[in-house]
Order: sequence, then C-alpha cells, then structure tokens
Amino acid sequence: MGAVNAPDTSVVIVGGGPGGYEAALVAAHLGAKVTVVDRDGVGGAAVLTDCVPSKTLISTADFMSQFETASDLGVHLEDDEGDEVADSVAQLPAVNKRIRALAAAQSRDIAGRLATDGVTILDGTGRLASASQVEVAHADGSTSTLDADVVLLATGATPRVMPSAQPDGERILTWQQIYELTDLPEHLVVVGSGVTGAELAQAYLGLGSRVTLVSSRDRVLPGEDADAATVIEDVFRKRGMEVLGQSRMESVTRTASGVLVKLVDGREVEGSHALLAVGSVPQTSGLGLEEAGVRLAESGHIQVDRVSRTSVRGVYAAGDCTGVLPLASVAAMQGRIAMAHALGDAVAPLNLHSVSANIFTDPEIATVGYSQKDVDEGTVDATAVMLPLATNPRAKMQGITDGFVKLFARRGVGTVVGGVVVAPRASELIYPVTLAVQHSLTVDQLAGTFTVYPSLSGSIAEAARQLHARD
Ligand SMILES: Cc1cc2nc3c(=O)[nH]c(=O)nc-3n(C[C@H](O)[C@H](O)[C@H](O)COP(=O)(O)OP(=O)(O)OC[C@H]3O[C@@H](n4cnc5c(N)ncnc54)[C@H](O)[C@@H]3O)c2cc1C
Ligand SMILES: NC(=O)c1ccc[n+]([C@@H]2O[C@H](COP(=O)([O-])OP(=O)(O)OC[C@H]3O[C@@H](n4cnc5c(N)ncnc54)[C@H](O)[C@@H]3O)[C@@H](O)[C@H]2O)c1
Repeated sequence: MGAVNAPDTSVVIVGGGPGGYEAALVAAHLGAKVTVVDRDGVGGAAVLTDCVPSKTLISTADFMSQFETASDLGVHLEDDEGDEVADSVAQLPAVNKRIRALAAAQSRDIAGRLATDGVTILDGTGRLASASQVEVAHADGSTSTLDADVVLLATGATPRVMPSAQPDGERILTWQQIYELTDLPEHLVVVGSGVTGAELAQAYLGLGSRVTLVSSRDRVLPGEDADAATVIEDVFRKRGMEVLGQSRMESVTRTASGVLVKLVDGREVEGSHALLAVGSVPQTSGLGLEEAGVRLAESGHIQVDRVSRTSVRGVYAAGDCTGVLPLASVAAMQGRIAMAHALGDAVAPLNLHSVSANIFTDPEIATVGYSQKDVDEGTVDATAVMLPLATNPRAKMQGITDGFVKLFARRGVGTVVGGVVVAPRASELIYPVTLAVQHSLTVDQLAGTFTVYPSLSGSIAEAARQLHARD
C-alpha cells in the first residue's frame, strides 16, 4: 500500500480477534504505531474456539455424511470379504486433535502476519484507564500503561451461562469446551436452536451421536429465512435427529451416567452430554468503559455508529462487543472502517445490506441483503421468486433433493436486493448474488450472464429470468 497517513499516531487495540487484528493490519499499513493487547491468543474466539473449530468439525461431519448418500448414487461400500460396511466411524480424539492443531496454526499465522507488518502483540488483559490510556495486566501480576491517540475495543463475546445450567466441561458443555472430548457423546442434548445450536447438532449427528435438539421456538433457526429453516428442520428429522419444538430449557444437571435436561413445561430429557447454545454476552465489564464515558446499551454492548465510533472521541469499537451483527466478517469490516476513519483514509460507512452470511448445516443456508421478512413487512418494495433445486439437472445428477434458490428484486427497476441459497456449498454459490446486490445489478443482467450447463448456479440465473417475467 505504502500510504503513510499517520506516522506519529499510536493505536492501541484491545482484543486480537477479527475485529482487532484486521484493524491492526490496516492501521499499520497507514503508518501508525500499533499495539494489540490480547488475553487468550491472537485470532480471538473466532479462530481458537468458535468459528474456525466449528467449521473444521463440520468438514469432518460433512465428509462422513457423504457415505450415507453413497447408495443413492450406486456406490456400495464393502469390506475385504465383500460384506456391506455398516457405518463410517469418527475417531473423536483424532478429529479434535486436528481441530486444535488447525486453530493453533491459524492463530500463529495471524501473529506472524502482524509481526511482519510491524504490529506489537502484548499478552495481557487490557482496560481503558482514560480515553487515551490503556492499562494492561500481565499474567505475572505486573501492569503497564500504554498511551494511545486512538483506542479500538474489540473484546468479543462469551457464551451465555444460566445459573440453573452450569457447564462443567465434562458432560455439560459450552461450544468452546467440546474440542477436549475424547469420546463421541452417545446422546447429545443440544439446548438452543440458533445458528450455533443448529450447526453443532447436525455436526454431531453426522459424526454418529444420537442428538436431541431443544428448541424454544416454533421452528429451528428462528432468526433466519422461514423457508430455509423449514428445509433444515425437515432434513434434521429425516436423518434421525429428535427436534423438540417450543421447549424451553429450565435446568441442566448431572446424573450418575449423564445429564438431565428439565424443560419449563415439566418434561425431562436424559442424555449422555448437554451442549449449551443459548447465546452470547459481550465482554465489556471490567473494561473501565463507564468510567471513561463510553456508552453501553442495556445488553452491555458498546454503542457505535456506522464508522465504529463510540460516544468518546478517539475510542472506537468493533465486533461482537458492539452487537451490530455477530459475524467474523462484520467484525473485521468494522475494525478496518474504524482505522480508516481514525487515521484519515477514505471510508465508506458499514452497510449491513450487502453482508453475506452462511449457516454451515447440510445443506448450507447462505443469505445476502434484504430478507423475506423485510419484503413481507414492506421494508423494501420487492418481489421474490423461489426455485426448488430438485428440478435443477446438476442437482439431480448429484442426488441433491433438498434446497432452493430465492431472489428478491426491487419492484419496477428489477435490481437484485437480496437472496437465499439453500444447497450444498451455498457459501460459494451466494457470491454472484452478493456481487449483484453490492453493485445494484438487475435481474436481467444476472439472467443474461452465462452459467455453466449443468450447474447449480443455473438456478440463480433462472430465478432472475423469472423475476423479469413477473415485472
Ligand atoms: C460456534 C460459533 C461459530 C461461528 N461461526 C462463524 C462463521 O462461520 N462465520 C462468521 O463470520 N462468524 C462466525 N461466528 C461469529 C464469530 O466467531 C464472531 O463474530 C467473531 O469471533 C467476532 O470477532 P471479535 O473480534 O469481535 O471477537 P473475538 O473473536 O471474540 O475476539 C476477541 C478477543 O479479545 C480478547 N479479549 C477480550 N477481553 C479482553 C481484554 N480485556 N484484554 C485483552 N484481550 C481481551 C479475547 O480473549 C479474544 O481473543 C461464530 C460464532 C460462534 C459462537
Ligand atoms: N455460520 C456462522 O456464521 C455462525 C455460526 C454460529 C454463530 N454465528 C453468529 O452468532 C450469532 C449468535 O448465534 P447463537 O446461535 O450462538 O445465539 P442465538 O442467540 O442466535 O441463539 C440462541 C438460541 O437459544 C435459545 N434459547 C435461549 N434460552 C433458551 C432456553 N432456556 N431453552 C431453549 N432455548 C433457549 C434462543 O431462543 C435462541 O434461539 C448468530 O446470529 C451469528 O451471527 C454465526
């Protein structure tokens, strides 16, 4: 890049997750003197306990689930004697060892990149002493104080824990504790059917556990596209998961051989292990924020504007501690925007309507832009087309039966304003839709672009074509 906007500016970043480390790289490129203070390891929860480990686990589960559909494609799995192989088996210690090693390597790679770019990494717990000073408590009990022209708070979030369901790291687990398990849970009760609960419930089902999903709402993935959630819930049930709808957990306790999950309506579910996935809380207490005048929401999240400014001049915040949209990609973007703004580079405010996101279930659910809910509530004046994948020729060849493509286009002008793809590798298929949303392409432009025959992306072009016909 080579631009030196801020040669004498010192930037202190508290938290080394995607919000923090991406910001550090931008600030260093703009010429600032940058220090990242992190307590648990560069990469943050995203790399060490949340995003990276869960997606790595899901890669193994996905691989195994391919064996289940092998017979549909004419493949018979036999041992040396010609007997049918009953099942593939996950060796959990090996799976978890790979996951921990991969996360540690990713953390090291990021630390290496930061060091190469001249960023100082300081192990310790940071706290805002004033708007221009960060106090760091080190593991050996010593403290140091860093002067800062600009402070970025990127301290992330941590699993929500209820007094009546205390994790013990053995049988009652948060999603951050599962990678130490040495035996596959015989019967895992997953509490909470948000994205974390849904992804991990299906991962363990794929690995071979019996799984019961305790969902407090009418359907799983309550915050997501309703059509997509219905497909996923059907798939969960078809593959043998027990989904308990409208079931709020009251408590989780240990029994002699496992766990007992009591529901608010009096029902009880016994299992060998329980996984708690009931949301997160921001890590903002004890940071000296109130004293420094940094305004917090009632939820404890740091209030920020679209260029990541807090209520205190010179103090910015990014990522899960702000509660804007808890995604690694959004945390990183908020961090980059903060530094560009603070250090006088060109900056475009955060635009949540072009964020693409993916739920790594099987099939995956990828979304971008305005949602069906936005369309139904009139937030955007758009029409929708939904095409089931079952009629797509490539899907037929690959044995894909569940999934769809849905596009939303602004009425009259036909610009693409959002989309949903439910398919294997939907995370890759959503990209053309994201490009269309980001650059305000029309359905005609999307429909007029060649797709490979046969391909799943053919359904995206076909949906765009049908939206033209409707206008
Ligand atoms: C199970 C799971 C799976 C997910 N999968 C995805 C996914 O596939 N894709 C996606 O985009 N998002 C995913 N997310 C969301 C993503 O992990 C978060 O949005 C992301 O971690 C937020 O980054 P962050 O920088 O705000 O915080 P974090 O990644 O939480 O990093 C914050 C860092 O700050 C440190 N810290 C906290 N307080 C202090 C302090 N006082 N001093 C020093 N250091 C401190 C922490 O130790 C941590 O290292 C997932 C979340 C979960 C729970
Ligand atoms: N693939 C990804 O990108 C990915 C993966 C995981 C998480 N995330 C991010 O993290 C965010 C949070 O997701 P999450 O699933 O961790 O939390 P969440 O808050 O979205 O879901 C928690 C769920 O637990 C339920 N719940 C709460 N108390 C309960 C109880 N007592 N009994 C039963 N159910 C209860 C809630 O109703 C809610 O549906 C997501 O919105 C997403 O932005 C992203």
